[in-house]
Amino acid sequence: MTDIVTVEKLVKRYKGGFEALKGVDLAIREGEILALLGPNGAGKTTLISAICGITMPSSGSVRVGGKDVVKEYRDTRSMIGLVPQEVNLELFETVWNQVRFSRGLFDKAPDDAFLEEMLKGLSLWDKKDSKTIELSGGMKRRVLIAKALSHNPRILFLDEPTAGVDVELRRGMWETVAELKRQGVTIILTTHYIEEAEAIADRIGIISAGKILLVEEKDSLMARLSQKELRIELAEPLDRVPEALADTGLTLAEDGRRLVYSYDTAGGGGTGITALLSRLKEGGVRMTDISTHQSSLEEIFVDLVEHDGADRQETAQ
Ligand SMILES: Nc1ncnc2c1ncn2[C@@H]1O[C@H](COP(=O)(O)OP(=O)(O)OP(=O)(O)O)[C@@H](O)[C@H]1O
Repeated sequence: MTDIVTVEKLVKRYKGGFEALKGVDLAIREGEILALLGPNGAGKTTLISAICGITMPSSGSVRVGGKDVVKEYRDTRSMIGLVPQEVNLELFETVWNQVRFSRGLFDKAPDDAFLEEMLKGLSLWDKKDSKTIELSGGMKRRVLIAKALSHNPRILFLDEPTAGVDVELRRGMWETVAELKRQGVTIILTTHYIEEAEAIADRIGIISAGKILLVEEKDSLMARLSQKELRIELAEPLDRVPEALADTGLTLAEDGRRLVYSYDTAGGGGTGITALLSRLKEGGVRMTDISTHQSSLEEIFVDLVEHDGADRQETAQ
């Protein structure tokens, strides 16, 4: 798969010296849906703005479709559609006029047949003569997408597409995004909702304090999440895992009061729990409680962001 966007060593320092991006490297693959997850102030909007050529990088480079976003701004910008967070529509203008006008902003010749197809794809065709003010919230969001797609870009950025939107509308939005992907559009979305990234992304990127902490295939991230732990609380503490149980992969917690057994829930095979419990009984290991634990994407996220924060504090000292 070819990369459609390449970000290298990107640094963005705002006036006053604040570094919002601290040397970001990122390759976005043509045709994928990439979800960028990150806490408030992580640098998501700054990164998107730099790729769209709205924010000047302090150093580093960004290439879109092989072209430089600073030197070849007009070419790169016309390959990109940007859906902002806020609904910034002309309330008394019709849907049709708005998308036609947006296309004109990119110096593209009028193409009503293309716009008709695009509006049909977004289920907005029957609303083309309605004024924005007459539309529902979900329709308004789709008009924002229609405006961003009016010049037929290859890449679409969606900044928090479902912030403050109800569950039904959110699902509708996910279907729209999936349909755009089928049409070959590369999609990058920022989100605070981990379940949104889980639902629609091919890859998930995590950004915190101006750094990309991870970019990984969603499926492999999810496979990591199918790992579960069985935690066995012991009646009497142990110094080490008993010799007879060494082959089980059990580990002993630091205080010696808990044995931990990791197993995989994916694939439908046995977990080995029943056999393990009878061997513990045979080995005379007495337990007071057992529980299971599964890490979530949320935990991985919090863990990564917190570790990064701790590392930063250490370096600052
Ligand atoms: N024009 C600016 N001047 C100075 N600092 C800025 C400017 N724009 C953003 N910042 C700072 O850069 C950091 C990153 O901001 P950015 O908007 O990129 O974060 P974000 O990840 O999009 O956050 P959110 O999820 O809240 O939208 C923040 O600390 C912000 O205060």
